[in-house]
Amino acid sequence: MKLHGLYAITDSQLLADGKLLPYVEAALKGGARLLQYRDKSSEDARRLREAEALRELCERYGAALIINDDAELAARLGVGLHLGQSDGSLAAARALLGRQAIIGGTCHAQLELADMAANEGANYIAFGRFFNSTTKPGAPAATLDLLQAAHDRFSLPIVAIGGVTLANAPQLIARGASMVAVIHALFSADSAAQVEQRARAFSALFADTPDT
Ligand SMILES: Cc1ncc(COP(=O)(O)OP(=O)(O)O)c(N)n1
Ligand SMILES: Cc1nc(C(=O)O)sc1CCOP(=O)(O)O
Ligand SMILES: [Mg+2]
Repeated sequence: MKLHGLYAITDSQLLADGKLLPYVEAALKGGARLLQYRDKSSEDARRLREAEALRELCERYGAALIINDDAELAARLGVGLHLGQSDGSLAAARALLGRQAIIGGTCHAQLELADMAANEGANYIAFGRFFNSTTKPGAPAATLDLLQAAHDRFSLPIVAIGGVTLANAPQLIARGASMVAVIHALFSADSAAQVEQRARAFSALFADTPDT
């Protein structure tokens, strides 16, 4: 799987009231290549049920499911994992999930964290936040120059996250982002049809960019 294009991330508030599956399906129809299940609750039974349903949707659309934070859930489902700096060892997650699993790591605005993630076997490195984020306003800020420096230094795919919109994503792609990870600008929509339209527009931004 090429790590290139739109990376959709779920949000428990925006996708409440029965929106999780229809809105995610719309994002996948619109071309999202990775889907991260990000649910910070400790309702394990619901999390398992939802993650299983998302895995089925991702399989249907040829996308990959990534679980946020929870290596055990990723292992149970046989899917990918995203780990932040306080979420446990990436190397241990690699040992648990195996060579085929897609594992990504948060690197904030620090190339040194990306060095470590790369050494521990990450498949992608994520930097952010690049713009004001409604979802996570307190995340440390990253700059476009940092993104360019990461692109010059690493051959791993780079994910840009934080306040990404259709208007600002082109700057990130021009500076080397292989994927843009989006919550609010994708899922804060009035309908599934609007999500699909937004996802198509994000995906189209990658149409003429190299997918290596
Ligand atoms: C693609 C991507 N990049 C960064 C993050 C942030 O991870 P983390 O710092 O662990 O914060 P939480 O998402 O767990 O609140 C991410 N989830 N996905
Ligand atoms: C989950 C997350 N992590 C970030 C980081 O910078 O590490 S920013 C962020 C939220 C992304 O949501 P939105 O697209 O709504 O800004
Ligand atoms: Mg985390």
